[in-house]
Amino acid sequence: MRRYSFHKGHGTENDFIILDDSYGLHDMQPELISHLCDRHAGVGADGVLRVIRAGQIGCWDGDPQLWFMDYYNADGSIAEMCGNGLRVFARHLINEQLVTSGSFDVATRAGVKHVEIGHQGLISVGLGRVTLLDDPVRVSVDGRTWDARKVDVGNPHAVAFVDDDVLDDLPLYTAPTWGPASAFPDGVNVEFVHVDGPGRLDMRVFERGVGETRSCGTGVVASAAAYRAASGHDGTVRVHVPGGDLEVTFDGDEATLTGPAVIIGRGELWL
Ligand SMILES: N[C@@H](CCC[C@H](N)C(=O)O)C(=O)O
Repeated sequence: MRRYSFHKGHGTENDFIILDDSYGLHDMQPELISHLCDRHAGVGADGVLRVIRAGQIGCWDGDPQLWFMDYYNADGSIAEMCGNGLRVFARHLINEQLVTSGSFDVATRAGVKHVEIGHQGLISVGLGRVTLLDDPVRVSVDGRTWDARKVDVGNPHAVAFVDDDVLDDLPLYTAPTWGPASAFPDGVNVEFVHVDGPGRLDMRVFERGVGETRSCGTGVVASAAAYRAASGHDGTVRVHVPGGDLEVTFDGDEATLTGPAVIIGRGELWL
């Protein structure tokens, strides 16, 4: 029998299992990840964050001493970036005294990201450049179709603006489809957004590799960027999601995401 020590945390209720593995001893097979994330037979989570030194990651050619956020979706697939996961990862590094200040860099598959610990338990993460693409994309749920904006936040997003009553009623227990299929050959995270007022959005999301989640940090950033481009709004964008509230600020095309990150406990899993 193998024992896995883990911590569990969440950022606006987007929840993660955290595995400490400085020396890269865990074999991160999709079966292990999906078992850990199973809400009935495992611990349950939207994803797994492995804490490993960047130097242990084969393709990493930057500073080997940085902590690397090795992120996996609940189905075992790998994603380039996770905005809520990065804040939870940062909170874990602080709690476990794996960093010595409240301002530090984390290595990710989408490059090095900067973290700043703020007031009242909030954490800001610089997610870098957000790219809005012009290719026409449509997303469909339950026989209804909307135009969507294609956005790259390191990982792929399609953002559709919908009416208030539509947002509440969308049956996101079924996966949205998109067209053309070639727009997202590796799958996509789909955000449905209602504009509540200037700089205020309400969002639901269906995440690639997971399903509907209560929040998605990169999805919030993608939605804020699409809203900014469509409206000309120039200032902080506040986004309400089922799991809480997040803020996005921009410096040119570079986005910073700010929100809470909580570690709820730790445990041991036997396999
Ligand atoms: N929940 C995350 C996004 C996680 C990755 C995503 N499901 C993908 O496959 O790209 C976030 O907070 O950004």
